Amino acid sequence: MYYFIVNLTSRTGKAAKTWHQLKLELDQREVAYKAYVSEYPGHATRLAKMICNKADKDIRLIVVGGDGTANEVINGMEHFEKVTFGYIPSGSGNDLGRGLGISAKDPLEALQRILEAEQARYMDLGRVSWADDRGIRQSRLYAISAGIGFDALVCELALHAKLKTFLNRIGLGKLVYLILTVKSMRALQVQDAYIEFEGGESYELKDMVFAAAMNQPYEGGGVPMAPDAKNDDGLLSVIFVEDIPKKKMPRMLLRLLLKKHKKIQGLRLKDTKSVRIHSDTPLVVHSDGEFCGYRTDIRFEAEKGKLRILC
Ligand SMILES: Nc1ncnc2c1ncn2[C@@H]1O[C@H](COP(=O)(O)OP(=O)(O)OP(=O)(O)O)[C@@H](O)[C@H]1O
Repeated sequence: MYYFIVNLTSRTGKAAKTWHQLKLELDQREVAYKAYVSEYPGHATRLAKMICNKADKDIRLIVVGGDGTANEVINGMEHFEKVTFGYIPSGSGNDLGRGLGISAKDPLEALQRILEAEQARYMDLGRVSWADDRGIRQSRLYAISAGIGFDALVCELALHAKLKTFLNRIGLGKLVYLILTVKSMRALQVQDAYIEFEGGESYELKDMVFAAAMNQPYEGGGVPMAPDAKNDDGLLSVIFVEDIPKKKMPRMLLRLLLKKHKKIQGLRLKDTKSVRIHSDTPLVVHSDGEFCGYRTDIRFEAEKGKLRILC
């Protein structure tokens, strides 16, 4: 049975039109399915949990929404061995679709690929974890990326930005992250930090701008942060940037966009199974663009082949 979790508010409500198209196609093909609509932030997590706990032995859980909705669903999933995940991108940034090679422009094609897939493949997920105020370990899974510092700050701003509504209306929603990045550069706060990779390799970072542990090449609406990242190698591609004067930030962004990472002084990329980051003052953390609070100590790790996916 196919179970759909739909966020009609994604891409400032444009996902409603996408879902209407998909429903017509599902009915025309006489596909047996049930659909659940996310009614508030966090609801998709509860829906996913409820669906995964059904007695059904072959659950096909399909998300119609943006990266944030996919993240909510993945974090509600249980019994991963009997659930196969599918994704129809209809959000603003669509970095998960980009990483999986699924175009947001043609939801019917994405649906066809899901319905006609001969077999599922296994995709890695990342996990970001931290200790809460009571010292209890908390974590969130992610499909695309998680990060600390400047990239997380931009995600936090995007969650509440009126600009996103406007850009989505004119079909340019993915630019919201880029525009907010440029707008926030002047207010950039850097922080000394310590980063330690599995195996013991470590660096003292002076004025860290951000660090992100990528499971897919793109975040922020198509910025190729880790162009060589693979989502099935059991590794995260960690990008970390330190000691860049504010006036050189626009050039850094341009070089990132052009995939000229080696020309950015202060940028390093390293593949790893896990990495730990410490900063003396709390910095904002995100998981697939969703806010995870302000933290001083976080850990990112790859969970190899955790998600069975149709695409
Ligand atoms: N019924 C709802 N009303 C308002 N917000 C909702 C509802 N259901 C889910 N949400 C929230 O909507 C947020 C954004 O959704 P989503 O990620 O699907 O779209 P997007 O922001 O347009 O795309 P992207 O994340 O790719 O930039 C999620 O953080 C989720 O918590």
